[in-house]
Amino acid sequence: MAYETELAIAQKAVMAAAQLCETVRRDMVPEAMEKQDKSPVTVADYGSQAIICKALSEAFPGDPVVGEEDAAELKQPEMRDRLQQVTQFVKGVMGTVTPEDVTQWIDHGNGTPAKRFWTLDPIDGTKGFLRGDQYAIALALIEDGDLKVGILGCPALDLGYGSTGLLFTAVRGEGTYMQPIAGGDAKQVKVVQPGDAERLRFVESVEASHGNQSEQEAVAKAVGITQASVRMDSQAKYGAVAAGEAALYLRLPSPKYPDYREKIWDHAAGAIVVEEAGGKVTDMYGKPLDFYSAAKMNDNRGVVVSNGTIHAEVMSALQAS
Ligand SMILES: Nc1ncnc2c1ncn2[C@@H]1O[C@H](COP(=O)(O)OS(=O)(=O)O)[C@@H](OP(=O)(O)O)[C@H]1O
Ligand SMILES: [Mg+2]
Ligand SMILES: [Mg+2]
Ligand SMILES: [Mg+2]
Repeated sequence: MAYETELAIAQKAVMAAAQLCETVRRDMVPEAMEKQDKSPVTVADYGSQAIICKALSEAFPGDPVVGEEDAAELKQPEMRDRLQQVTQFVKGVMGTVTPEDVTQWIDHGNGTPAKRFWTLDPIDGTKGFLRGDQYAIALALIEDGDLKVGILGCPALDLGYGSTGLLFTAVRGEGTYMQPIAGGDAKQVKVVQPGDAERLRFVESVEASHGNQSEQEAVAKAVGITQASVRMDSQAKYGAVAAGEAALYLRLPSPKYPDYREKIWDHAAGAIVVEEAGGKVTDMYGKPLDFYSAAKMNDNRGVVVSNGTIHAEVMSALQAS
């Protein structure tokens, strides 16, 4: 098996981060702090990034990590109490740590793309996390311009498998596996097979401003999907497609933010999880997503994730609209 060590270390780190996130949701009503771009961040986003970056920096000191968060704001004197809070939660999972350790680990995620690097979203779907809905912890390894390993932890996802909290893992060429996030047997998953009318569903974001819901509905209809969309926060949507619970995930550019560019950490782990389950991931023009040039996918617009068999049809519907 390829990337055995990478997968083992990354999976353990994501599981530990998931434990921290669920502890935060259980022990307090997480408050949103506002970042400079006005988007929310919580103590759990910071704690999750600290735990995962620590593990990666120790196991693979030469690998940069391109993470969503950095500790600049947390290091401000007026944020002392917040930093103390983050440190307490990290301690709860890992034992003795100092606030300086925590900010240093978080800032390990300030790397830039290289020949080999990781990309991390410590909490994807922070708004979902705050609402008590879906969120994901998303980590992927990119090497020589391609996704090689993806770990997608979805602590609140169920999909009717009997245990809440699912972990998806994928290694290039070796399939996608799903297991309870608390630990347990992994089983291989596959995307929706042609003819499975019941699972011919589509998923999209909860936040209307992260996509174009009316256009997404029109495209889904055009390819024969008659059921209403299932709205779900975070890359848990990729998990739903990989596990064959939905055939399509549409994320078309929001008319409100025409200049928005998708970030690699919002899609990398999900993309390899879906591809290795037999699905296809491109932008709205059918171009492969560029996970290796920069943190922002400057040359891609929108994201289309499918079971593969309906992808060409979706592209035609998009062209026509
Ligand atoms: N305008 C716009 N268009 C597209 N995407 C955007 C936009 N603004 C923000 N974001 C990113 O959306 C990430 C969350 O996406 P979701 O699919 O989980 O959305 S939702 O939570 O269901 O609403 C969210 O990731 P997190 O910050 O990790 O939560 C953002 O990176
Ligand atoms: Mg965010
Ligand atoms: Mg995100
Ligand atoms: Mg995030």
